Amino acid sequence: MRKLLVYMKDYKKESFLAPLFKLLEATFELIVPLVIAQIIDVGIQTGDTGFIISRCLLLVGFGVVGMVSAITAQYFAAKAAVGFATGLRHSLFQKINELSFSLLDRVGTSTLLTRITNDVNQVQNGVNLVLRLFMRSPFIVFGACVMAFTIDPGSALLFLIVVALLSVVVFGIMLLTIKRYKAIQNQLDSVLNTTRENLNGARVIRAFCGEDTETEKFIGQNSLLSKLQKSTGRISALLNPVTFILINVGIILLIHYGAVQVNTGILTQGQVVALYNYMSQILVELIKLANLIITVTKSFASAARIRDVLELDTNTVYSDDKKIYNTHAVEFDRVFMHYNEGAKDALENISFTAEPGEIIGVIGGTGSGKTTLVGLIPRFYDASSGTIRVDGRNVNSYSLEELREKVHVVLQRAVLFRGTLRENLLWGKKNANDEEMQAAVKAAQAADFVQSKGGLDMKITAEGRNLSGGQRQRLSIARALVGNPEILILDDSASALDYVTEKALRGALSALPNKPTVFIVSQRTSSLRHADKILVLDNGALVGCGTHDALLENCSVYREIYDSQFGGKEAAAK
Ligand SMILES: Nc1ncnc2c1ncn2[C@@H]1O[C@H](COP(=O)(O)OP(=O)(O)OP(=O)(O)O)[C@@H](O)[C@H]1O
Repeated sequence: MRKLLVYMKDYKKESFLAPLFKLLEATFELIVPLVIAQIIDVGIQTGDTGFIISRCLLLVGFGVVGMVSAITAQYFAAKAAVGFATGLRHSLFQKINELSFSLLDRVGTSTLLTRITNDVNQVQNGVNLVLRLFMRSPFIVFGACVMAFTIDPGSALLFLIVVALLSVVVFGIMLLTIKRYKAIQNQLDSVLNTTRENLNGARVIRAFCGEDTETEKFIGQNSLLSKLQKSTGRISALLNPVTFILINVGIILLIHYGAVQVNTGILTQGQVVALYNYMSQILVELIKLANLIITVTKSFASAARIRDVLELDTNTVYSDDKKIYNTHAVEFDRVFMHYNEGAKDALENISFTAEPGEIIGVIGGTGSGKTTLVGLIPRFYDASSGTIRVDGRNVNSYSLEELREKVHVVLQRAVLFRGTLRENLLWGKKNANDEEMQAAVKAAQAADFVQSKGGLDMKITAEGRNLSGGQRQRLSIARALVGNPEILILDDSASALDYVTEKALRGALSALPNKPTVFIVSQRTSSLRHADKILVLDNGALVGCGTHDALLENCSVYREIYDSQFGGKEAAAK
């Protein structure tokens, strides 16, 4: 939590004024029992109505000042807590955007969602409550003990014993629940994860009639969450009854002790009423304090989860070596890659070069490492060893922004954002004009359907659900083309296109005026047969590199793929 306090730095004034006004309110509250004692001992006993009225007016005045102080404190506390949470959410969002693909894989998106919403709200509540009660409640408890001492030192001893017992209960319960709150938040992540998967895969689940299995899975996760919440709730629920019992026992003892003192003439009736009032104030404040501690406990658990994300090491490994070693557009030099420590290599000892303007095909069975290989060029993941160079320079020596301006990628799954087509295309180049966007749409073979749907202003719904798979793919390609990248990577991103459109797309790519180096990942030999070079992957190893004809001659894996698609006959769509 301490590390998160930097987000309070713009709210120093509010963080000071909120507790201050609460203390002001508390001070008046502590004086009230003394005034009541005076009304009883002086006003009522002597029958002085004027005195009683003047003291009652004084009490009304205290009430008004106390109320204004409380409202002012609430205003400052809310301002500081909301501002604090806004800053925290902003930093968290920025951090999430900086996370590398491997960190995103490791942490998981559902938990990030819970942390930026639920956890931040929890911390906001904690800050608000702390600013209002953290000083006030102990001040009243302490103040009431002191006041009791000034009235009668003997009764003050009783106060101290009650406060000590109450503190043991409150802190004991706090210690018992703190770990459980963390477990609850983690289980909430799991419930969210299941819900998210269910929503993302809604169509598949229905197609396979998997609703019952999914519901069962959800019920399992949800009942675990409710079990955890119930067991924690049971412990927290002890708090109020136990504190009430202790305080009421204290009050009974106090009244008994007070009655004896009044009889012997040591205390007045008004003083006993004042002592009773102080004991009641202690009860109210300790319950508030206990609730504050529960909220703060939850906030601490949430703060730790937020801090864990903020402290993730997103520092990308940069190399100082900006030397240009050669003129290749892309060079892989003995590259190895594994996703997790100890996991099998997804790529093993890959070396090849791609020249500027060349079309490079990447082929291989499923899971052979095609996506992994092309993902290393824009540094979605980093190689475990070996060197990758773009324009002759180590990719690690570019800033990610610089590198991703050069290298544009069309991913396997075409993702579009809700908005207009124009807004989507601007992702490719922030200041692209209509002409550039139209040219990209045309090259991506999307001009016809875009025209019929309203041109660049056509509406795109969330995830591009109002478009067909092939249309989404073509618009994703258009988005990548808008920025005139030097290197364009199409990761199986033309798979939903018919042969004629795919052929036209290949033609348009070769005719692009800036002649980018294009990597085409595909399962179809027909899509790659005109490539300048084809890389053949098998189980993470590069088992062939050459033209279609050369590979047919000397690469058995390539020939197998080709034969499986054309049965050995030359039937490819030329
Ligand atoms: N994010 C990831 N975390 C861990 N392992 C991964 C991850 N992505 C891929 N892998 C593993 O790396 C290997 C290569 O996967 P990759 O996606 O590169 O294959 P691919 O040839 O593109 O497959 P496909 O044609 O099916 O898309 C596979 O064994 C896969 O299980």
